[in-house]
Amino acid sequence: MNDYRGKRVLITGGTGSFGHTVTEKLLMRDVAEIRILSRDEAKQDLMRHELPDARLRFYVGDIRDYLSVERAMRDVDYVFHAAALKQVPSCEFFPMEAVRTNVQGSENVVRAADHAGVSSVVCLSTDKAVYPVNAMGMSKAMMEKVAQSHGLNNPNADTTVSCVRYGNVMYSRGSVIPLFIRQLKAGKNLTVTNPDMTRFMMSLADSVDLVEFAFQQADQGDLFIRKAKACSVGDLALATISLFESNARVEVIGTRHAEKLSEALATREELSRAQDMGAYFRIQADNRDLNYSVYVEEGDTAVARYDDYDSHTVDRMSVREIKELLLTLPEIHAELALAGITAERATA
Ligand SMILES: O=c1ccn([C@@H]2O[C@H](COP(=O)(O)OP(=O)(O)O[C@H]3O[C@H](CO)[C@@H](O)[C@H](O)[C@H]3O)[C@@H](O)[C@H]2O)c(=O)[nH]1
Repeated sequence: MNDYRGKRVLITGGTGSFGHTVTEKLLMRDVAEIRILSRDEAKQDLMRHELPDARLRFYVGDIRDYLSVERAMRDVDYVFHAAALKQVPSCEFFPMEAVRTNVQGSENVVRAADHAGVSSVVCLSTDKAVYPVNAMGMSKAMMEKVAQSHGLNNPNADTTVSCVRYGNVMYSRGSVIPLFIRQLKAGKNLTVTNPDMTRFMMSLADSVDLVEFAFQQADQGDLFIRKAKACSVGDLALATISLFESNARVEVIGTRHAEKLSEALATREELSRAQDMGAYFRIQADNRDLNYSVYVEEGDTAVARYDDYDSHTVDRMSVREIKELLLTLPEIHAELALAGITAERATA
């Protein structure tokens, strides 16, 4: 079992919301040092003031630049690799930028970790990497392949590299829930792309738990997902309207650039070789070798018995359940308090 006591942890892209939450959590334990590697010195300065602790150190650098990764990696024990280009539209317009950061940058992280003798690297991916339709998802799918190829090519490597896939992180920056709340506060109607579109919803706390679970359980090349419930965007809008006691209506605006009607956290092929671990699935890397006659002659009959783990087919939350889930978020409580609504009234 891994432990943080006396260990050095590097978080790439560590000034984001994941980095913040995981840093706060680790500082409460006996970690020796947390390094944040990121590009934006202003965000680093903000974080330095928010979390004044001598164990927190900041490295300005870009994962695209191998030397800056190598410098931050020296004597590190564990890596959480969160640095990425994550916005769907910007990756559509600049796909090679997504390749440089999400694919080549991830290769730099894995290579530098291997070079530095890091014991475990967890790479953060997304459901948009499954059957990807946009450049962001495609580049994340390639990141997963880069992560898994480390073990395929180095079966005896000391550095364990694993991945986790997120669904939508509720209330994350630029996402739909804070947008809906802003619209409600401004007295506007809610802009819904397609009421029947579905998404897996997870809290930031769930996503940090998923990374920690992966970190504790990972064998070489594993990919972990957290079981999650899904909801339709129409119901999410209704739940938000009801929580904030608003008279706003839903205005259907149509599907945006490069988005899917539903997302899958895992394919049926992956599920056919997955281990059910209660709240999580472990999906082992496909470790078959590069022997193409076997590839052509042997198949896997188990695959036919599985369905994709898709937001259209898993348990769908009712409006009431979505409200309950929203009320587990501290940010929603803060927003309700600002709107003069008590949590008791919102739960009634
Ligand atoms: O005005 C809006 C904006 C969005 N949506 C819908 O709300 C859902 C969620 O949208 P959003 O919060 O923008 O998330 P996604 O586009 O699904 O992508 C988010 O979730 C991914 C994980 O799956 C991350 O990787 C991305 O960075 C992040 O933007 C989608 O069905 C949208 O169509 C609306 O109905 N109205």
